[in-house]
Amino acid sequence: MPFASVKDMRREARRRLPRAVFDFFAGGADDEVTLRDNARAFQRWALLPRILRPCPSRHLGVSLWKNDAPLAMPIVAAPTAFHRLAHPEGELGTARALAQADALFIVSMASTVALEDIAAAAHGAAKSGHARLWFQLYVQPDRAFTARLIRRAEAAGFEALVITVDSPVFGRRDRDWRNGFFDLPAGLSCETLREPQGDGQLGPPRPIAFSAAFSWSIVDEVRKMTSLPIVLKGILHPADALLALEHEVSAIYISNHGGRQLDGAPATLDVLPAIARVVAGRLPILVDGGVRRGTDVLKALALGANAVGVGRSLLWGLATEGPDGVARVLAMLRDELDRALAMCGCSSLDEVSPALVGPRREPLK
Ligand SMILES: Cc1cc2nc3c(=O)[nH]c(=O)nc-3n(C[C@H](O)[C@H](O)[C@H](O)COP(=O)(O)O)c2cc1C
Ligand SMILES: O=C(O)C(=O)c1ccccc1
Repeated sequence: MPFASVKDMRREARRRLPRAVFDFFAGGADDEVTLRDNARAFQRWALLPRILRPCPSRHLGVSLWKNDAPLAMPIVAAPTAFHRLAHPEGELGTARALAQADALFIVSMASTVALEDIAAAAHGAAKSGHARLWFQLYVQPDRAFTARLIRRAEAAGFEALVITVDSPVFGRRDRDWRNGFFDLPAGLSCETLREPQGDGQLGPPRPIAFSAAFSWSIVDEVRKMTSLPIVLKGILHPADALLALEHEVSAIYISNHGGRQLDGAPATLDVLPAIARVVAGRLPILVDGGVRRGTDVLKALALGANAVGVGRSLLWGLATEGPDGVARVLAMLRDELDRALAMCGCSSLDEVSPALVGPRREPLK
């Protein structure tokens, strides 16, 4: 069956995956209002194309930081846990597909393959021999453990740390409760969280602790542990974007965790304009949540994002066709973005501005 869109891939993933696994990937917190709102928010904006502007080829590259090698496209893999639930190759398959497309992979701390093995697969698959990798971290109350994880990520060639700050407690997902899905099945584990013991053998994975005791001081603490750029993931309030600036992070990552944490939190696209206004170009802005089409990416860029994260859409590709499916979803989104740029008369992302979007009126019923 040919796949025309991410929606088609999702349908196929649903058919293939065990119910509890599909629900774990697809689901959100509580009533899933935020989950649905993320995707719907894109439909409340219209694209306002400009005509007769020559753009025979479109350049999708984007530079987040001065002196940093540009990303090949503004579409990046948001960190998601447990890829081996989707496909036996797990994060190794994801890493290869993303590296071949020269796309950034933000690797979740809750990966089912160890970060060193993911990095080796990614660097091996990258045409340049150097894949683009960031490491997502839940800061752990055990700071020595946190520091060891950061050391390992640095040693493996990860280029930034993404600290997820929207999870002082873990969200409650009704689907997982109904399905009794609270942990990985036997045979799978969070491989990055295993450490060598006295006998040199790897110990069991350490459980991830979520802490509601953290304050902004964890950002300063982590900065003392590493010279890697720090990205704060899970910002929704403009006041927090300003605090992030004060704490000298390197980028702001707007996210409501794909609607999996606080149900009732706003759609990320809806908070993007206000955050872009206060940040005023001083920091790059990433945003994720509900991206299913290249036109969604274009709308987010027009409203002030520098890059857009994609979580579930890539998981549907992985579940359906393994690494080829990840490559397929990425190519779909990239082609859709390219086509939308052409139809809007933009030859590069520099030409994308708020003038390209306006509110869409709902049809009269
Ligand atoms: C199955 C799943 C697992 C996730 N695991 C993590 C994680 O380990 N760390 C993290 O910061 N965010 C995690 N997220 C949130 C994503 O990074 C991202 O914010 C969200 O998926 C974006 O929404 P989208 O799926 O609609 O693209 C997870 C999301 C999903 C769907
Ligand atoms: O499910 C999630 O959203 C998530 O962030 C997570 C984190 C750690 C382990 C499993 C899932």
